Amino acid sequence: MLKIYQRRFKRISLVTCCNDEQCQVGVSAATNVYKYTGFEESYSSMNIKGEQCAVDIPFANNIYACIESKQEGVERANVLMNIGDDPCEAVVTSFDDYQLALKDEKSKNLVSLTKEVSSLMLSDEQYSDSLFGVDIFQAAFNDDEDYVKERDSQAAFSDDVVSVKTTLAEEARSLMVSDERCSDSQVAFNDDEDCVKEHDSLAAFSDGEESVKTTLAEEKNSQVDLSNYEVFSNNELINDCDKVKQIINHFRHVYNKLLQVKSGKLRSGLAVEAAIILQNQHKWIKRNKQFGSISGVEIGDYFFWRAELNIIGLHCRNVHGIDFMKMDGKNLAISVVDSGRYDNVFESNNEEFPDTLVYLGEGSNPKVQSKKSIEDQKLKGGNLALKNSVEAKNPVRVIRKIFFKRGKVEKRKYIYDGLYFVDSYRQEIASSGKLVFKFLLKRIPSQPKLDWRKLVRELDCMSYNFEGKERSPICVVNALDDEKPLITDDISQGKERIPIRAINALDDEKLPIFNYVTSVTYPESYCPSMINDGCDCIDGCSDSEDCPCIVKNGGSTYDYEERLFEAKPLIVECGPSCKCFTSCLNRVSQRGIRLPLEVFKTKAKGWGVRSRSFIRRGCFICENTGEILRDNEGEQRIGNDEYLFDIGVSYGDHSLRDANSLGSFEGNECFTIDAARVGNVGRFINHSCSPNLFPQSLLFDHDNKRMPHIMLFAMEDIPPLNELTYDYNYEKGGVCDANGNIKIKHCYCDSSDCLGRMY
Ligand SMILES: C[S@@+](CC[C@H](N)C(=O)[O-])C[C@H]1O[C@@H](n2cnc3c(N)ncnc32)[C@H](O)[C@@H]1O
Repeated sequence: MLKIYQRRFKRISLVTCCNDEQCQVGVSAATNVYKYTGFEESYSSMNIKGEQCAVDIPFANNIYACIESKQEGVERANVLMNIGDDPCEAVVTSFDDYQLALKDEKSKNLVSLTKEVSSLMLSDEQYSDSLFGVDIFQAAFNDDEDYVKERDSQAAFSDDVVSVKTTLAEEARSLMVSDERCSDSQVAFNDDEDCVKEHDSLAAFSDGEESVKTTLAEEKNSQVDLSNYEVFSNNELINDCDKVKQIINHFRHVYNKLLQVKSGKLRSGLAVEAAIILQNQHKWIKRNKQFGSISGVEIGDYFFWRAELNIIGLHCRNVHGIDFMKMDGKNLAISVVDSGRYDNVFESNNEEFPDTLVYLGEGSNPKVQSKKSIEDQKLKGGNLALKNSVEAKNPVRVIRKIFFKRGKVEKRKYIYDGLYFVDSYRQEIASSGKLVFKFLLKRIPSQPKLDWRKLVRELDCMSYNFEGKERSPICVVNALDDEKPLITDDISQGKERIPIRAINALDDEKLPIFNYVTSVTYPESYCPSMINDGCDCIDGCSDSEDCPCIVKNGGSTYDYEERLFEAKPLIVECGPSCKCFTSCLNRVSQRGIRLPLEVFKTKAKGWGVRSRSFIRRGCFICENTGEILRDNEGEQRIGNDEYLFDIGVSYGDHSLRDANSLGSFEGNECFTIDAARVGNVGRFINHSCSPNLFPQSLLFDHDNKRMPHIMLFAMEDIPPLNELTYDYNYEKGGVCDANGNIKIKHCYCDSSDCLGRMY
């Protein structure tokens, strides 16, 4: 396997002390590398050819390494290290190749080194780890008979399935190499028992949202047999970022399905149920508890549910705010969730970049409803782990939950804030009169800064409704990328609620000139008549039996996250003549664009569109605006037909013509939208034979079915920066030029289903 992954090449070097000499060492000679993390200096001890050596690596943040001998004479090394700010990963099979890889500083696009090098993955975007995890994991798993016995007995394992049960794999990742595997597991088991007892009172939990069901999930989790776990070991390395996104997509898909069938149930309960389903499908990311950042998760990434943190191994405890693991006989904190349930305080000299967190210990929280009387917090469990981390100075992941309101509904997100270390702790008497622990966590410098102000600003500006009150759940992944060659920061020039920027990283071409409009324009001669009757609802049109508009659709069209349940031949939204508020759930598409869309130059298709945030299946993207033309007028625009959209053509598997009971057919003409002269961001959305959007015909202000609004919705979950496309649905051989000759247009959508022709 000769694949070499590289995002941005950075110099890596492993400087060690061998026989008192400072030298560069090929780690292929080592059989074990134990990790010790410091902030300015890291000391690793490794066995080199059977001898225990101290390795002194100044300025390294983290060194993870594990070596396994495959066969005599051939050594194999897997190294993950952070030297300075550069997280690197390498898997090599010989010292020479390793050296070669390290020296190849000039290479900007490594493809392969030698046949012996299985892979080198270097990334400062932390897109690494899959190969690292897999190779070592498998080897460790197979190697250790004790572990298999322990696993069979099941008795020893009761913590989160991806943590204690994978103790051995943890070792393999060199986060912990210990002969105390069994006792570690046992300790975790005991801890969890405590948790279950405490759970009843809820007092012990720093984040009790998923409460009882969560405990059930934990219990179920503990019964999952690790041997069935999916191993991502194909040669086509999926980078960890994609792996995380895939799993989260899958989780949300399952969650949405549950939401559809169990609408009365608490949504947090559904999230836990979805997580259990994924677990039973062995879809959780096979990840061990570990210190430091989690590959595939970047600072600023956000999650909707606590269960999502568990699934990807960012924070492995479902309820507790403090997660920890054993290291050299002591539990050390590995991640904390600031859930807003405790009086945690983020402080900073610079409010834009909070860099300290005063985190309250767990237990006895008067803010959480408790049947138990409030007691002094105890120095055990997570509290003890945080205290131990003061000395160890190990990195602790911090995940912050932010709250915002949408209408009357409080929404929340978990945002990964990066690595902190625990600086100190103190005990204080809280307002309850009881002793609490306060831990001071400081953000490790040199990490990308999370611009909270910008984040909140973006949240705000994207989430106002027409009245400036309502907010919607939206958040930008990796919001901080100011280096892109910006053409304009808002192609709509303020006409959309959220700016739509345009970038061109390929050449000097500027955007074509057109008149930006947020709604379709009708020529006076055939302007459709407005609807003059509507619903009288005052409850947000959520009751599908009472709202005549919802009844027309055969039931609710959107879920409470404002996502379309499914495509329909025609959807009727509440409109200007309805008495409901503009925030009503049946007006989603009229609220305009709320995703941070970006027009960008593609390699072969001219301009295209993508989103900087994750898009969930069923989300509204934008309307396809432009001039409404009669079909024959559209035909006369041959030669300038790049932006024509024929209304009423069957796009995807639903046809407007099926929507017999809705709206009226005024006249017998067909219409086309032409976005050449006037249009919106939708005019830049390209065709694909495997699209991720679909056009939905929709009425709200008039009821002429011949010219419904064409609204684009997400067909699937779409990761940030993936191009947005829909199927133009051209008939091959069905497009002619002015002389009646069949025109052929090549398709460059690159999908495996592509026939090579758009028409
Ligand atoms: C509605 S425009 C889309 C935006 C366009 N790319 C631009 O630069 O303005 C449609 C035109 O984009 C190009 N296009 C869209 N999808 C394409 C594809 N899959 N392959 C090749 N060209 C495509 C074709 O020139 C098509 O006529």
